[in-house]
Amino acid sequence: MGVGRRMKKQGPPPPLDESRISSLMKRKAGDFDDSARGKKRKASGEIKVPTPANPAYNHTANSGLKLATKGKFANGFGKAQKGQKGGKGMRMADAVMSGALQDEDESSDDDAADFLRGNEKEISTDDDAADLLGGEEEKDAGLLGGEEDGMSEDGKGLGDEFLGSESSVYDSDPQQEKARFSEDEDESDAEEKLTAANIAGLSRRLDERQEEDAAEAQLELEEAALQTNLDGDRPNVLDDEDEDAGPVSRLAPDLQLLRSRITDTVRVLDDFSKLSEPGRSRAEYTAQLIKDVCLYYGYSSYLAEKLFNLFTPREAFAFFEANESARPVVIRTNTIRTHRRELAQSLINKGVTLEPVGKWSKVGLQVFESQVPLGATPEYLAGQYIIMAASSFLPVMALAPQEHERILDMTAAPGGKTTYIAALMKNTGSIFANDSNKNRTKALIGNIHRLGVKNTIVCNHDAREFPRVIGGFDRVLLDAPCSGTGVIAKDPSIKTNKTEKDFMQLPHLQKQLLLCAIDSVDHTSKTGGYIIYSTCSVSIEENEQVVHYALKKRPNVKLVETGLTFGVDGFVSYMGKQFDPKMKMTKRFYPHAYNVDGFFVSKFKKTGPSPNMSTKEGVANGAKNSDPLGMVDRTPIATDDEDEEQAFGSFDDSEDEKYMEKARRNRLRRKGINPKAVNGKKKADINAKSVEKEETTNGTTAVKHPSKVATTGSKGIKHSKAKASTNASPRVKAPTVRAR
Ligand SMILES: C[S@@+](CC[C@H](N)C(=O)[O-])C[C@H]1O[C@@H](n2cnc3c(N)ncnc32)[C@H](O)[C@@H]1O
Repeated sequence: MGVGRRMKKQGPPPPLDESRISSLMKRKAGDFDDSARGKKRKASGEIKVPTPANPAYNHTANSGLKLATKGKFANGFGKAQKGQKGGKGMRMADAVMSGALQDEDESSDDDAADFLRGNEKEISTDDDAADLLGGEEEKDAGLLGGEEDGMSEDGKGLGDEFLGSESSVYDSDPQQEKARFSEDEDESDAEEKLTAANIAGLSRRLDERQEEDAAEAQLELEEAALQTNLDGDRPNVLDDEDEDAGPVSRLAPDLQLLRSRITDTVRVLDDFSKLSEPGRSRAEYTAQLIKDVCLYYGYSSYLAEKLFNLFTPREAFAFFEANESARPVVIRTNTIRTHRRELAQSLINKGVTLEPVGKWSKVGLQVFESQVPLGATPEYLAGQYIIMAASSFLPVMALAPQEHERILDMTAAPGGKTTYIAALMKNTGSIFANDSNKNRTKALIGNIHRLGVKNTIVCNHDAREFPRVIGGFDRVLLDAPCSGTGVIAKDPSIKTNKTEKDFMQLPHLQKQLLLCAIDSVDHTSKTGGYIIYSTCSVSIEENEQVVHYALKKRPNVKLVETGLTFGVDGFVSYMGKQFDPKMKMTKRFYPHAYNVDGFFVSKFKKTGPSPNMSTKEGVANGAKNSDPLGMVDRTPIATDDEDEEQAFGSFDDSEDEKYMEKARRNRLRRKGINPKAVNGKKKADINAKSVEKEETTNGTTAVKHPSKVATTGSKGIKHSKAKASTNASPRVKAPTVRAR
């Protein structure tokens, strides 16, 4: 691809281009396990019937349906409309086989052929995508860890399955395809030779068949119109109360009907006064729609409703749809090792089709097609790039690290963002890359080495121990553990496994982490004083509500512009709850809007010192570092507005304490420590500390415990783990102090 083409594509931030990647990546979420079977199905002509118990198969049906709504082939029977063959009997298996031949026979540019080709591509995508991304071993070693953002709170990598499956299961031998298609053909037709004697008879037969096909197509169109209410009447989408009818009442839901009811309900909600049935409320339609969404896409009703409430019905539908297809494959050029132009050129030489992701990034390349696995090229092994979701660039771009600064990446593994920060700092200054999951720090270390990062120290603490571990940073990135509702396309299990409890526990952890992030920043930093809080979730509880909480608890920070050139503004109000008016400076990214993973990015500037650490260790490591002049922090700390929090209904301090305590006990058990013994010790410590406290006014006490993990960067720096970590509550208690 020439430069000219690349220049043309650049402009205002467009959504990442999926059109050319469809043959590689476009496939239904939930098909992961089914990908190889998809290929086998193709080979054998077998077709799986969708059942509610097996939603994976539903997606195959969805594919056809999705195309159907695009206009040309209502209900997926386009070929019949074209009067060629098929009719209602035209099924996926036929489509696949026919599609295979059409691919071979480039001469046809007929719409039906496009449709069929499209279907075949959808079926083949997983394998292709796996090929594109590379081998299993590296996946295990975490070397493909650029897919970091599908990281949910339990430390489970969401990117793993995205990075490949049994890529060699299907050999798409075109000869076989042709042979198989021949079996499908009418043999008598194929064998009968055209002669002067039989030409009239053959031509008559052909005419008759065309008439039959046309009649069949007409019938189908009529049926389709009935099903989709295309005539513009008020759609009858609500179940009659006493009637056990509708797509959902059957054992196996009729996906086609279900989908048309979803689109109809969206249409009604869009223009309620005109299209709703008399006497029916908006709430009834909404309830019906959410019910249908759960059934069709496989969400729990809890999550479907939560996500639905973020958008207008039409946008919600687009969001749910976008979650059914994978985002484009993107790589980030590692500018420590190479330049984007050089990297692009060498990959193009290896048969990779790529383009810059857009004007908004100078280092991203979107990969459309590749003859080689991207996780195993010499360029990859030489650390010239990392496979990384486009949205993962954004928090780092907002952080805007400067050369020679001191930066903390609080939750860093597997290191897509850490290594990007290092590249932007040109390997100068220092980065503390922390993660509480020791296993994941191995992938982090792997990436750091592969990408030639030399300014980073890896540590393994619960990030809530900062700034007691060390503080005084110019900038802090908190890419928080989250529910992953922005990356459902990567991990469809999120549709059902996130519960109300998650949306209470996670925000609690995120709030604690954010306060620690703020307290770890040096507000007097000449170049920085910034904190980035980001998640790959779209829920309000994990984003605006966390930011709102931090603003209340730390009046010494304010929201500032992220500097990102696109994204939707954060919510300033939501369901009656008012947030800080500056919340619009935070940015939301949606799969349906930009074809990137769902993401949230906010940026704070620290304007004054954080509260004094109440522990001796805190003073020694945190307050001392963040306040080089040794000043005692006098920032007034707001108290919890219980009522306000309750009104929003998701943060109950006392209830959270229970979970916190349980988590603390589990953490200790995992470390092989008996929580009861620690509790006993804790009591003794508290007594000892109260004596100590009276003795110590200016904490200079040395830290007693050695670091748990201290992988050194170029400078071989070792850091200590504060004793307080196991003994004290991880929560940074913020005492109310008065302004000076
Ligand atoms: C979204 S992922 C981070 C991805 C990473 N920033 C990247 O770009 O590669 C969240 C990470 O937080 C870590 N984590 C979860 N709870 C933590 C805690 N209390 N302290 C430190 N790290 C934590 C998880 O192990 C996980 O690696």
